[in-house]
Amino acid sequence: MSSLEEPLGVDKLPSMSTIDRIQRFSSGTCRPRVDNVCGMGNFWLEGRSCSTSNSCNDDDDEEYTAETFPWKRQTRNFSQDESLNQKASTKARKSMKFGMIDDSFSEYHYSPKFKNEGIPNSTYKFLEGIPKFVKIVEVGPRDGLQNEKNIVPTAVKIELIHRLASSGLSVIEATSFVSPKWVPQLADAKEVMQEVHRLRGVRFPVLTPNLKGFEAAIAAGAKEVAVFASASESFSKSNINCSVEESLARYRTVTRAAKELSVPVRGYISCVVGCPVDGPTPPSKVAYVAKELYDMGCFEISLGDTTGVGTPGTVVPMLAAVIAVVPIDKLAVHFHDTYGQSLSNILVSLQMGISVVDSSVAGLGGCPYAKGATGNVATEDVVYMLNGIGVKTNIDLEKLMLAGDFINNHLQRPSGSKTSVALNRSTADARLQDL
Ligand SMILES: CC(C)(COP(=O)([O-])OP(=O)([O-])OC[C@H]1O[C@@H](n2cnc3c(N)ncnc32)[C@H](O)[C@@H]1OP(=O)([O-])[O-])[C@@H](O)C(=O)NCCC(=O)NCCSC(=O)C[C@@](C)(O)CC(=O)[O-]
Repeated sequence: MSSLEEPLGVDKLPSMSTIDRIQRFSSGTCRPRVDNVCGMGNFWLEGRSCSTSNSCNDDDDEEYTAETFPWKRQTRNFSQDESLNQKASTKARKSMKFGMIDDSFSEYHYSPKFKNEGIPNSTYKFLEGIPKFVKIVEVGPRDGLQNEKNIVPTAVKIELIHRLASSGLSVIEATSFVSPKWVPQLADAKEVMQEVHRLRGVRFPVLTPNLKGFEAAIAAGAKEVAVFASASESFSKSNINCSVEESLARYRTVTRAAKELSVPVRGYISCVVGCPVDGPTPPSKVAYVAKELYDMGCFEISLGDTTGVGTPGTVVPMLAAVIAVVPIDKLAVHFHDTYGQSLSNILVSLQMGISVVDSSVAGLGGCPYAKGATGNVATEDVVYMLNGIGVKTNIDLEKLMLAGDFINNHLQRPSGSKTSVALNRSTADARLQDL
């Protein structure tokens, strides 16, 4: 078993004030109520009264009985005014269903939009630094599919991209212009790009590992590209067959060519907290590569936990090191969910000020050159969480789930999104009740 098959330990971390902040938030003394009053994962703020010392006062639970929650009352008390209550109930249930906050939630639910007078001030510190809008970069058609053994027909890829676009996603990574010998699944990059690049209102970046890939991408209609470096020497070698320095030299050629055509270039860094071969990645190495990519002209640097080994304990110091050299609004996070840590890693990233998150519909994905790495965090789960904390994404979760169902049906496998599984189940249950 390689060292990276275990999550990296907090004991290996430098001490930083940001880490102290996160540790205070996550010390574990605040447990959710056992009775999930809201029923849709929203109970964690409503049910607790946490003091600044981060201890939870169980006596305060009485303040928040089921009757305190207006949407719960509405669903039960049909005798008062049946049609009014039914309408309110439907609205609240729909909001709950998608994790969203509406007026009926405002009293007891954190939102940057509301005054939240019902919530003790101390509660704000958990969420107040979080951006009001998060841009989601959907990587399903590229990162999600690149590792699929059976070749997905080009028409299915194109249909998936159309469905994702119709859910409101504004950036969809469409494919890669890499060697078909290395990634056979994406050998149809040209055909995919030629079909989708004309869709309005959506950006379709594509991966380009060298000038050859860049030229092919532009010829196929790409208007935005991404280069992908690594913070680990071994991963660089196995993924793109060159050292980190050689890759940076290649990418300077690509960014120069892109600049001449005014084509924006995104930069990826893989293995930002650990590598299957090299072990834990020093944050200073990630910061170095990030600065190089930024200095050569990348407009955004996406920090990839390729094997999903990161926890907030390793993600925070890595981000702290990168933020010291690249402006925070130029950074994105890219988590794989191998250890189920993605949402907590995203949350701490948002708390640190990151406002761009990569994710993959239905949690598709895995890197062909990172053995054991599973899919990206599911876009549905990210949107559900962001809805729940009042962060805008402009994404319609219902349509997004339909796009996920579409590709899962094709791949003949259940969704990797917990949100999608839960909501599909609750919809099926509701249909049964209506019969
Ligand atoms: C970089 C190379 C090309 C080097 O591959 P190489 O074998 O060292 O390249 P080469 O220059 O020696 O060329 C070998 C052959 O590939 C061809 N070739 C050369 N370049 C291209 C190109 N652009 N498009 C199409 N063909 C190309 C070239 O023409 C030649 O063809 P031949 O003469 O043998 O017929 C190869 O290693 C490669 O394609 N690697 C891509 C690997 C990949 O896509 N990995 C997954 C993406 S990274 C990732 O998933 C991580 C990320 C971004 O998601 C973040 C995270 O999750 O952490």
